[in-house]
Amino acid sequence: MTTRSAFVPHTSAGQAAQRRQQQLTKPPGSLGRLEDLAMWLADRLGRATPPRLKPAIAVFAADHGVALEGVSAYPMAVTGQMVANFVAGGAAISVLAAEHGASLRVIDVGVAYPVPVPPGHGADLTVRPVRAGSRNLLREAAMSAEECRAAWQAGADVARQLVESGHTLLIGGEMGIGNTTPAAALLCALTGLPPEQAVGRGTGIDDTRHAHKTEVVRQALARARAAGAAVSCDWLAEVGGLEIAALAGFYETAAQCRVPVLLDGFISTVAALAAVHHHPDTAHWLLASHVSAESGHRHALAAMELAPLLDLGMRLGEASGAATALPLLQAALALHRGMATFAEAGVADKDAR
Ligand SMILES: O=C(O)c1ccc[n+]([C@@H]2O[C@H](COP(=O)([O-])O)[C@@H](O)[C@H]2O)c1
Ligand SMILES: Cc1cc2nc[nH]c2cc1C
Repeated sequence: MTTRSAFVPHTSAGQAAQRRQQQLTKPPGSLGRLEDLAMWLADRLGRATPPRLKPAIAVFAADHGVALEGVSAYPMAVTGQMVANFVAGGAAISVLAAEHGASLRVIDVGVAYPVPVPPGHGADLTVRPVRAGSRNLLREAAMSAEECRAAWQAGADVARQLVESGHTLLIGGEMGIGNTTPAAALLCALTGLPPEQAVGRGTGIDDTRHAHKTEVVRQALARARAAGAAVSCDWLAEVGGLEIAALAGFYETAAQCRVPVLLDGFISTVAALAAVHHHPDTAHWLLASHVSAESGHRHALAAMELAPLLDLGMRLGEASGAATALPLLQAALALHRGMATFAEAGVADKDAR
């Protein structure tokens, strides 16, 4: 099967990158999506042959009142415990960030049971809680409009700081027991998808819990609709979560700073969809790393016409899918930068006689 390029240049750097790809010593299209990736990155970075990416990962953590409805396989206390694990270096994202040369920052925007972290540990922890977990979205708005704005701003500030410190690719991740429930509800609200298609198994719930979770999402949507939710920001406050709002602000600001973003899994992608609803140009800066095993993820990606690079059955979150795909981006750029052209290598091009 041949891979047809879907790349459309928006800048002169993108056009130059497209010309260079045609001159490299390979049959056109033979590096498949790696070619499109290199051209896309060159276009967004404004450089015909961009240098190695300087990636930053920011993982936003918060708890969810709705976790008390029995929608997750794990207790709420795990959110704070995992934040400590991120910082101590023992989590999947700690390992992947170190392995692939990405900086790692963890931001507590609303962990209900924080675990003290001894100073001098690995990853950088910022404690900026808006409140100790969102409210139970089944019964009331998860956040007030003011709390939602504060969480959004926390994410926006982190993105700006990471851009100002010279990072050229931003990756957002999340940690929050119960957060596939608000993500599913928000996806339904923003796309009209029925709850049965948006609700998945999260951390690994059984059939009974899955049916209950679907009903929780259905009732939460009805409650928020009756409360007058209309535009995307209303829905985010009604059925979203603190780390989801922070991620939306993070993505919107990355785009405003003209820095590309590599998306992670289901919850992160729904947060990106909220950012796109708020500011449609954000979509122009997003790349999809993988499609998660969480069933709603492919619908969230489709809503933004994003095609994932990987399909590995991952469903961990915490930016792990994006960190796994990161070497593909570095490989695409290394090939684009380092390969010889037909003229340089003295190799006969197609149709040369
Ligand atoms: O990224 C994903 O696609 C993904 C899919 C399922 C679960 N998760 C992670 O698992 C937690 C949410 O799952 P749950 O069952 O507690 O709603 C949260 O910490 C997420 O990072 C993440
Ligand atoms: C252990 C654990 C690690 C996680 N990382 C992201 N979400 C998670 C959920 C659980 C339960």
